Parts: sequence; structure tokens; C-alpha cells
Amino acid sequence: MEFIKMQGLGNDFIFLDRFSVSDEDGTEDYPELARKLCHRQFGIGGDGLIVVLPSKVADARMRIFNSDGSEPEMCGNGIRCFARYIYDQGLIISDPMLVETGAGVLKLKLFIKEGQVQGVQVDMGEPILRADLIPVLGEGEPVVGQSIEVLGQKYLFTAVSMGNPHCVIFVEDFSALDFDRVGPAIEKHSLFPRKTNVEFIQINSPQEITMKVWERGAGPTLACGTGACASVVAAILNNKTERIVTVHLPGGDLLIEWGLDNRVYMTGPGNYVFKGEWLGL
Ligand SMILES: N[C@@H](CCC[C@H](N)C(=O)O)C(=O)O
Repeated sequence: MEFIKMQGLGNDFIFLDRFSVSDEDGTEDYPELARKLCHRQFGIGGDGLIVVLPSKVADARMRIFNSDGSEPEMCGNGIRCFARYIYDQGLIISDPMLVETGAGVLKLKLFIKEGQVQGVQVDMGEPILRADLIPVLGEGEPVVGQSIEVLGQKYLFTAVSMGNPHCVIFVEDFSALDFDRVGPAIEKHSLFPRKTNVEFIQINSPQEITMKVWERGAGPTLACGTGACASVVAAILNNKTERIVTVHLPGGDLLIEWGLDNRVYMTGPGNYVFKGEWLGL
């Protein structure tokens, strides 16, 4: 089975190109493939599996599976890699590029220099702040500064969906945080009926934040694009930043803007790692 591996700020994905094969034939078990291929020792290794599919309403359709086999609605770092891949394959019909995702059809702008994609800006759409749609068992709307208790300690969180759910927690200092225990405990907390991604945020200035993420279905990753967008929305709702913010992640930086049109714009890279053939069938 041929594959390509790509990464967006170290958030790494195995790409299966099924553009010319119908998804409807049901012969491939993507959740099972994701678990096998993403395994860091027994597989290729990755945070997720991305399947490139044809679309009736956009240039192409992206399906993403977490390394545990679950299928989230969206992936911010993945969609930038996806855009670069379909551009390089000559599969684009429209400008801006349109990609169908579980969070709707998204518009993407490619920054191209001498035929090479240098970066991608994604219109990530409007953040979802309604508790029942995130979903979170939240008080008030938006759910800002609500208390959550895990491992005997209380944290204040803001809940935002960018198609997928995020629980954003502001911290003074990462070193005081038991990240490897608190992250998974919040991911599976009963306040989040569909589980959640968890972002811990340090505010550096009104234009800069630093983020550590525990992803739903994948654990700790070097970056999360939807998480960066949700965190900037949460920071603005908490009056901590301006509307254009650089987000420092372990794998690099993203530029996020929550526009006055209520849409969130994410700009960053998408890169190739290698291509190969998987023999572990
Ligand atoms: N890393 C991604 C998000 C992938 C999905 C997430 N783990 C979920 O289950 O919602 C990103 O860059 O947005």
C-alpha cells in the first residue's frame, strides 16, 4: 500500500490517496488502518491518517482519523498539508481552493513562489460557542471561565468548537502542570460528551501566546491547528489578547486571526516528510 507522510509543525499524518477510488465501496477499514499505520513502533508512525477523496461540492474531500481510530470533524494542520498535496497533484478546480470536511466546506488560499507552496491560509469558519453544539455540559453561553475538577484539582476553562471540541485552560507556568495526567483526564471528562482536545495556554503578550496540547484520540502532539484557533478565540473572550495572535507551539508557530467578520483565519506551513510502501498487511 503506497502512502505519503506529511507534517504541519510536527503534527504528522499518513496520507492515503483515494481520489480516484470511490469511498462508498466500503472495502477499506480506515479506523483500523489508522490504528495500525499510526503506531510508532509497529507501523509508519503518525498522529493521524488522512484520506484524500473526491467531492461533489468541493475540489476534494478530506477525512481524518486519529491514531486511536476515531474520526474527528476537522484537522487544522492536516488541511494545510492536504491543500499542498492536492495542489501538487493538480486536483484543484477553484480559486480559492475548496475542501469538504466533517466541519463543512472550507476555503483555502495558497501562497505559491516559483511553483512551490510556501504556506496556506485556511478560513476555518466561525467558532461555535453554543454549549450544546460544542458539546459541553456548560453553564452560560459562551462557556467562559467554568470550573472543572480533575485529579483533585480545579481548573477554569473556556469551551470552543472549531468543528471539533476544545477545552482551553490558561496557566501561569507549564512547569507547575502535571500535563501527562491532567490532559487525558480532561479529554475523557464527563462534562464533554464527545470527549475533547485540551489546550493549556500561557499568555506572553496581547499578540503572542504559547500552547501545549493534549489531543483527543492522539494524546500529546507538537501542534494542533484547530486548537490554536480555539485558544485564540478563548483568549479574546477572556480579554487576554488582541484579534491577531502568533501561537507558539512545540513544533513551530501559527498566525491566527479572529476577524471582525467572526471567521477565524489560520496561516502556516504544510510539508512533506517521505513517501513509501506499507508492507505490514
Ligand atoms: N491535530 C489536529 C486536530 C486533529 C483532531 C483532534 N485530535 C480531534 O479529535 O478533534 C489539528 O491540527 O487541528
